[in-house]
Amino acid sequence: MQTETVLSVKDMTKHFGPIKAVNGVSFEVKKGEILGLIGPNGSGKSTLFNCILGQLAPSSGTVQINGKSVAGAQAHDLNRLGVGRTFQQLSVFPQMSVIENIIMAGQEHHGTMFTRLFGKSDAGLTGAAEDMIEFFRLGHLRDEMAGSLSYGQQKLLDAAMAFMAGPGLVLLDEPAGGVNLTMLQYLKERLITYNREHGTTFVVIEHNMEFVMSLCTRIIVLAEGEIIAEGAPEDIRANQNVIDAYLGG
Ligand SMILES: Nc1ncnc2c1ncn2[C@@H]1O[C@H](COP(=O)(O)OP(=O)(O)OP(=O)(O)O)[C@@H](O)[C@H]1O
Repeated sequence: MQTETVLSVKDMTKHFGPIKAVNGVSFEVKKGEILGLIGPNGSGKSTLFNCILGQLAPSSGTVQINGKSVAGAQAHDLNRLGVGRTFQQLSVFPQMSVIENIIMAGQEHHGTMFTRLFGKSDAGLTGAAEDMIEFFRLGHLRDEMAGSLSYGQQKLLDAAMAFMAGPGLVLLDEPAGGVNLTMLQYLKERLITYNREHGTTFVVIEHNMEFVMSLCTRIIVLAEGEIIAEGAPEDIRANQNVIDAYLGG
């Protein structure tokens, strides 16, 4: 039986004037994979993410999610298709409690004008939010203001919020950035558990090599907007092109 393709990117190109930020990138991600997207600074990772997620219009190329073209789709359209994302910069609301942040994220994903006007004020999401809090073991912080949490705890909250879409696909932009070692282990363990329990597909941009190598099932390496290597973490570690790209970067 063939494994379903969740994300398919074909010939993606994004030029900023003379800068070829992404230059003819094609790849597929199968259901349940944890794909790492790595590369030196300025290699095009964020630009590629933003083209996939409809935050930047590509110069050319196509993106399909679950076999459907998402050309011209905006972030909220992708949410409705079950695509979640986290940002390099945290996107929690500091003046709202942990549970309120998670409910709010769920409303963004599931809410319609009708349910917002006439449905329950929590859109029936409190139960799911409690489950998500439990999963990320944030229960003791449930009613704390998000702004009072440690940076690592806010990163966990950010992930919990992205998962409220019940997404089939989550794009994580530097989830390990600025997170201490203990919290990092914990975050990785939770992501792997979520992946195994729900079959969720992840695409992860990450600079922390240890984290990405132990989290991902496959890695794609970008340099100067092009894919220079693709394979299992142990092969990527030993790949001379990759070593050269990092040393030269
Ligand atoms: N809005 C923009 N206008 C002009 N050039 C841009 C723009 N965004 C990105 N670039 C350029 O495109 C190239 C790729 O940048 P991008 O941010 O995608 O790389 P990255 O791999 O995500 O880098 P980092 O790891 O530092 O986040 C760089 O040369 C960058 O300067």
